Amino acid sequence: MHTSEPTTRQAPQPTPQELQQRLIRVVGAAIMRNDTVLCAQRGSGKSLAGYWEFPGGKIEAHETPQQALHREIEEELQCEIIVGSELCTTRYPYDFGTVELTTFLCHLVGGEPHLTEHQEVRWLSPNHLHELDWAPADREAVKLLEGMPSTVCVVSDFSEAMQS
Ligand SMILES: Nc1nc2c([nH]c(=O)n2[C@H]2C[C@H](O)[C@@H](COP(=O)(O)OP(=O)(O)OP(=O)(O)O)O2)c(=O)[nH]1
Repeated sequence: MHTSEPTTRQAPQPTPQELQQRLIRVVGAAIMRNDTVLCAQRGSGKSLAGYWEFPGGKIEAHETPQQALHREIEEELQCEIIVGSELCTTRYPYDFGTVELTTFLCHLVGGEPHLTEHQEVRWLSPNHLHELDWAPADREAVKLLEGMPSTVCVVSDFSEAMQS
């Protein structure tokens, strides 16, 4: 008599190329205070550990980028921000997926940043940002901030926020 073994079927694993094509939508907050920008270093155990980034995270399906940013900053840094104008949107193909990062100019309006996930935070003036090792997806935003007088960041951010 022929008996057949039960077979377990596993979903095919994505190829490295398919993985890289997966689009991950992320928002980052360039939080300004007194002509300085908040820079955050990713903690160990996370993807891109040790790189510097603008705090934020993945946009969930029901959220606007601004809502995602408010939620992420409350969760990660336990403080409140005003989200101002968009600085830029860039795409970078990491091996785990392509991150589409939209960075917004923001202001701190409530509380002090508390470290919950990050290893370290620093407030740096825009002309010192290049001294840190930024995640590749952030380098365009860093370049734009460096080329922008900090007073311009503050003014454009606030005028947008007041209109919304
Ligand atoms: N939050 C943030 N993420 C960034 C920036 N630049 C950049 O490449 N990323 C990457 C890192 C992550 O792979 C992804 C953001 O996801 P996330 O911040 O929610 O990551 P996560 O805590 O869930 O950690 P993980 O699961 O990716 O390890 O985008 C940035 O400026 N801010």
